[in-house]
Amino acid sequence: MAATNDKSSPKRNRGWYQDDLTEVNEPIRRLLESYSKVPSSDVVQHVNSIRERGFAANPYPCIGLYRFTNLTLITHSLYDRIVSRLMTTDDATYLDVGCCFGQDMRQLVQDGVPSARLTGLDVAGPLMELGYEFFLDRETLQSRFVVTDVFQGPAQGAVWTELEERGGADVMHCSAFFHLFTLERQIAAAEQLSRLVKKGGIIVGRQMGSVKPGDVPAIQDGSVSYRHNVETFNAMWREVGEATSTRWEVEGTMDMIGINPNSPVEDENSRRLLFTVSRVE
Ligand SMILES: C[S@@+](CC[C@H](N)C(=O)[O-])C[C@H]1O[C@@H](n2cnc3c(N)ncnc32)[C@H](O)[C@@H]1O
Repeated sequence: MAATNDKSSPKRNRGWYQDDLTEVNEPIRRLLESYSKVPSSDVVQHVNSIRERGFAANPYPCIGLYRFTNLTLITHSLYDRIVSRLMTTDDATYLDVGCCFGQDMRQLVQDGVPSARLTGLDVAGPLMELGYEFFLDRETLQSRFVVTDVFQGPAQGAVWTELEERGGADVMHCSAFFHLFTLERQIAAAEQLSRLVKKGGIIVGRQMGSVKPGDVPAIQDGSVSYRHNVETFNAMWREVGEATSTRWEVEGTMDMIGINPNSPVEDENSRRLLFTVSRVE
């Protein structure tokens, strides 16, 4: 799907480019004001400008519909424990898969986590680059960003194998990622990602779930992606465990927070799936 800068072009989007925001709410407003020092009066314009440039680089619904402004890692029930683990364990590491602008990483830094312990991973380098302009921290942030395709895994050489060092990450964040793909591709991605989490580590995140798990139309014409409920997500990780000689425990909840059944990417079955996948073997 080609993005164009002509706002009136029907090709620009398929319904997931909403009008410019006129308000930016907490907690991203607070993060932009306190971490990035964006003046309060400039926040709306700043967010609209980053959305514009991000959508031109990569026209995902999460960008066009401003979903990136909803910080959700901080709403996870383990958030405080994650912050504490990353702050107090010297060699603790965090890997954000499909990090986009790296917004959740900046929240962790704002909450006291040393930025050098955080790594962002995304196949789209321009989005991670734009993250520096979003958060105005190119000179100060010590986090690493790696341009990597999860599906290619170790075939990409050092850029991937370095992520496996020390047995993988303590905490992996994986939000709005698996739901982009078919179930078969989700399993393939999870098998690759399972190499990047250490024993005792966790994967946390949120994604679009459904009370009727199954395929829904995806953003590429004619393609589908799979939406889970907690049971199917658990079954997926059982299969991943068997294929990779690892073992995972899944906890999850589904709710309606942030769900708009009338939006172009949701329907009456859609739910927000919040999960924790713990590596126990
Ligand atoms: C829907 S966005 C979610 C961004 C962010 N995690 C959030 O919750 O707002 C999905 C992200 O996954 C990235 N992505 C898609 N396919 C990927 C792949 N094969 N390997 C790595 N990243 C990928 C996209 O570039 C995009 O930034």
